[in-house]
Amino acid sequence: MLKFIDALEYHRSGRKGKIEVITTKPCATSRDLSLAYSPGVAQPCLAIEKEPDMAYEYTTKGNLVAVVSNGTAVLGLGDIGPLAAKPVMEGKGVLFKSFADIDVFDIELNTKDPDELIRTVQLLEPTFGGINLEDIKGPECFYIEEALQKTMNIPVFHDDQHGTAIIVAAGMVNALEVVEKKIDEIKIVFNGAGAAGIACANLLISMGVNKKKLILCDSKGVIYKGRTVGMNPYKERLAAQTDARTLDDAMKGADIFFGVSVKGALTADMLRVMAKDPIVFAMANPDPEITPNEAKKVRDDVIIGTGRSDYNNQVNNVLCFPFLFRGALDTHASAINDEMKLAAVHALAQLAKEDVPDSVGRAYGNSEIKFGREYLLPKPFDPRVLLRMAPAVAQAAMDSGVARRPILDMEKYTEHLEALQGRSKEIMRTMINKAKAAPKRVVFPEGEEDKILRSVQVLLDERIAIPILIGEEKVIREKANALNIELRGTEIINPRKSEKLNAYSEVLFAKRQRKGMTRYDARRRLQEDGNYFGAIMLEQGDADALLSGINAHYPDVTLPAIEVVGKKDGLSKVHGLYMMVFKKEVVFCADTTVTIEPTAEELAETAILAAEQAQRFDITPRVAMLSFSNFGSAQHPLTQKVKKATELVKERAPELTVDGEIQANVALDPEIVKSQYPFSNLKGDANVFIFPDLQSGNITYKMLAKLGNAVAVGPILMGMKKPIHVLQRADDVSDIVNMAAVAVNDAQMNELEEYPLNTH
Ligand SMILES: NC(=O)C1=CN([C@@H]2O[C@H](COP(=O)(O)OP(=O)(O)OC[C@H]3O[C@@H](n4cnc5c(N)ncnc54)[C@H](OP(=O)(O)O)[C@@H]3O)[C@@H](O)[C@H]2O)C=CC1
Ligand SMILES: CC(=O)C(=O)O
Ligand SMILES: [Mg+2]
Repeated sequence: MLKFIDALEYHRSGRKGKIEVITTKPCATSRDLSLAYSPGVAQPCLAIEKEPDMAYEYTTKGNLVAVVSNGTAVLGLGDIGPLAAKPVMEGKGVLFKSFADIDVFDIELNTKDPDELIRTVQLLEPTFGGINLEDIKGPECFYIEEALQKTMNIPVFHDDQHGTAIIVAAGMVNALEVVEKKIDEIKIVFNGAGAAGIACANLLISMGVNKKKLILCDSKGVIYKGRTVGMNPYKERLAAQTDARTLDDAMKGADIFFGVSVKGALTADMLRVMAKDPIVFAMANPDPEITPNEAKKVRDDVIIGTGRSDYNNQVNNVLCFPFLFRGALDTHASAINDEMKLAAVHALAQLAKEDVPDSVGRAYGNSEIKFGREYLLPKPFDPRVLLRMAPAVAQAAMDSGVARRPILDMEKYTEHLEALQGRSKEIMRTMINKAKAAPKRVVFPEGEEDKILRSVQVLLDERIAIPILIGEEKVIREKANALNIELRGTEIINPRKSEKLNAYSEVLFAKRQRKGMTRYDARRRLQEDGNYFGAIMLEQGDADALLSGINAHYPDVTLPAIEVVGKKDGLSKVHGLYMMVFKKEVVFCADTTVTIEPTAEELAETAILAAEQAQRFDITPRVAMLSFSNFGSAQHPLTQKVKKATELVKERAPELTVDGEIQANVALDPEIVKSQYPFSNLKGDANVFIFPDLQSGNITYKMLAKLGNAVAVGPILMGMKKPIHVLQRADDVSDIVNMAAVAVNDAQMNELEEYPLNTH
């Protein structure tokens, strides 16, 4: 459980607060200075004066949102004032940035006068691409938002109203599906009729909830027709024709309770009188109207969500505003309208029903996450939320006529969003797009494994590869059914029943008869070991690539591969490579998995193959032959071996940028190279690192992954006659999909080598 002291320490430690401003252009030289500021800055100023839309080109406006609050309804803490609200507003900035790469200035305004607030926000229009109103209490918030929307030419969105409503609607749609109830038949009770309550009720009615079956309560009890105390026009419009006067009365037979009020407002007795399979979204922050533990003690059929991230079913507007604004900003939308809100609702509701990436499960303590009572909405850390909601919102903005800059290619836009999430997504997208251009047959000897089946679903959906599964057909089909995976026309091969078993046995026997294998052995090996069967399929041209190892040791895969398929002609060995993807850059490390003590010849071979591999990822290789010496500074047989290897690479691949022997820090430091080794053709910008032996290679890539937070893609086996890659036991679905894309690319290259383009 979170400790209060931790929260204070988190905010106080290091640079105070949670936000800083960083510059996006260099300011290191006097030239930079004259570009960033006077005289250069005058040029964009004049361009914008002439054409105001140019502000989106030359300034941060298009990616900058104001989070504006006067502190009158801060979470469920109430009217704590604008200064005390600042941590929440900075927090919203953190979420905008982390989830959607949107920059935020938090603006806390010291006024309770709605007109003063309106005027102030209006004056901010030149600075921002959008306005996110936050924690401004009802009913003033309605008047403020309406006035701003009418008068401003950028989107104005009150998060507590519409962000909350979007999440509530998506969660409710899915919860109703789970309990098999109909939207127009359910009885709903809201506790809280302020910003969140009123907006949620209005959205749900627009989606089909029967207004007559909806009761709102506030601090004075039920909002009924004819009530005069504590009313306002927004409550009046939703006042119920009912005899119920208290929340207790209202709760009788209710199917759903939505809490947007205060801590502890829902009691055990109230929950007891709800209908079967009651749905409770207790959203008051930081403490809900009732906790999941309290609720489940009373009703074991309850479906419960809260605003907090430390329980299942977080129903919180964090799942909306960053992603919704992304779509609005990217289309330069003049407003956020109902069509965009509904698009967000449907995108979220749909996503919750899809298979959840393993990385999301890991971010939530390795829990298995599956659509149902405990998982009604996607998790905010799910990278797919951005990829689904922003394009859906952007499309709705375009369709409804508020987009001022249409997105012409939605697929490219989604790729751009992926790139925002980090270099690994971007680089793997390159590989995946190449694979999709000409998908190849990838055989999976471990066809009965859940992770393989889940990966197959992605490969089929994205048309990256044509999978072939080896295993018992019945088992595979049952597992696929249980996982809700459509195998479509995927070929399933049970080696024991394969009509090719005899022919394949003969091939294997012919290959291994002088290595102690009998005809009987060959047949049995193929029947029992999918890795042999898959390797023969590859060798015989019945598959184009093989991926295996999720439930095997490394040699279980590599041995059949080497015995049956073998290495490429002219090579001394096969070699292992990892691509290490950092937030901003990518490097390749080899040999990380195969040869323990390579010779100079073998090192040279590794370097040339690794450089080729980098090129396949559209990266120009700059190869560093690593050692503990720089260009002869330490004379030792080990450094001399690397020197010799470097000479061999230069001889065999003269076009390649390569140098050594060199120390790792020098290979990465332009200043040292410039001042001390100006003769080197590496300029401190190496991106392919060839390690002198397996110990150093293997240790380094693992440390980079752990300490440097790099995503490791691999091991990519280089030098096989046909593409075979070894999966790791810890690989998740995205790793397997990535490796399949790599394998398809290899297969495409092999095809080109076999059938070179006729250049005559
Ligand atoms: N999980 C999420 O994503 C979100 C959660 N919330 C939560 O919802 C709550 C309300 O926020 P917001 O709508 O912005 O605030 P407002 O100040 O606009 O509205 C508060 C509402 O709660 C009512 N209320 C206060 N005390 C009680 C009580 N004891 N019993 C019943 N009703 C009561 C008020 O009644 P009256 O009208 O009589 O004053 C008012 O209608 C907060 O706890 C906030 O944290 C809000 C937005 C998003
Ligand atoms: C989540 C949120 O915005 C609130 O509780 O006010
Ligand atoms: Mg809020």
